[in-house]
Amino acid sequence: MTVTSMLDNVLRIATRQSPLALWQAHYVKERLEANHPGLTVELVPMVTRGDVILDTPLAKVGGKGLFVKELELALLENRADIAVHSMKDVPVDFPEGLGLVTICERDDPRDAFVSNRYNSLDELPAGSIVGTSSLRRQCQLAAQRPDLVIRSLRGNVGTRLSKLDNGEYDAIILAVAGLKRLGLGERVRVALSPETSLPAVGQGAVGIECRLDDAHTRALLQPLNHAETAVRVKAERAMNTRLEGGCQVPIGSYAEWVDGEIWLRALVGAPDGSTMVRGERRGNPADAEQLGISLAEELLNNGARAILADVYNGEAPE
Ligand SMILES: NCc1[nH]cc(CCC(=O)O)c1CC(=O)O
Repeated sequence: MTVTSMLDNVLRIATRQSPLALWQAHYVKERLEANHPGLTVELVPMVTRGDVILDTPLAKVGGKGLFVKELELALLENRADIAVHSMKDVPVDFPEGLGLVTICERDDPRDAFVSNRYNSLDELPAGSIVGTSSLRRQCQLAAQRPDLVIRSLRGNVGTRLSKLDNGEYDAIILAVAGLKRLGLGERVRVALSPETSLPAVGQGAVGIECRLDDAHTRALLQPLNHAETAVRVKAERAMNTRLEGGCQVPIGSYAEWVDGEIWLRALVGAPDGSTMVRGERRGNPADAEQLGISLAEELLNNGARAILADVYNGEAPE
């Protein structure tokens, strides 16, 4: 076998080293190897800036793509062929030459209520301490339960659970999908409905990024793409992109596929839950992107522009 043909049979995945990132990379590796007998998939573990700055609330750290930049550099420098991401963490823009080419079938998109003492949000007594560092979760919680005390909670899923178990919080909110992937599904006391906690853009879906001119890799990835998930996430991301929403703003954007239609719901709120704008659209899946854009424009006109202006100090989108 020549060197070239050997290299053709190896595909390298750039991945973060958190247990969740490694699970997702292994999942993609297994699916690729199952679809392509003879292909060997290797993991290329790396550290991102987001992994280093773990005690600052994410919204304060700023900078989009904290968890993906180093992975993208590895793709551009041909040290890896693909990067596997939680779609929730993937920024709107890609570096020249890279793109998201595959979105795998979505797992449970909901947020999870996790507690050792209480079975639901409703059971939490006034003054209970709830941990989350997501402004989206904070905003929705505070709007429904202004009597709760919401405290920042960072770190990977295991760290967050141990802070709950230490008694630092009465309850915490995490993604159901992350817990399930780590074999911790039994920690979910209740999965919160989209009415209670509208999920984040792309939550529960795994996406794959690669060099756009790498036709060989793109062909290998093709069978992993899940068309329905891809359309749902496209609508959610179009909404978010039109809002120019970074992680400093509480934004929820969630699309379902109902009776052959896309049903997209979205919200923009103030971090303290004092104001919230909601909207929804139903339409043809072929128009997913347009649905997202027009819903974003409706939200902007209904008060989201003012909320965003507050957060960004006047630099809100038109
Ligand atoms: N922000 C971290 C992150 N990115 C993706 C997931 C969960 C898995 C997913 O949504 O695909 C999590 C953990 C969490 O929010 O609890």
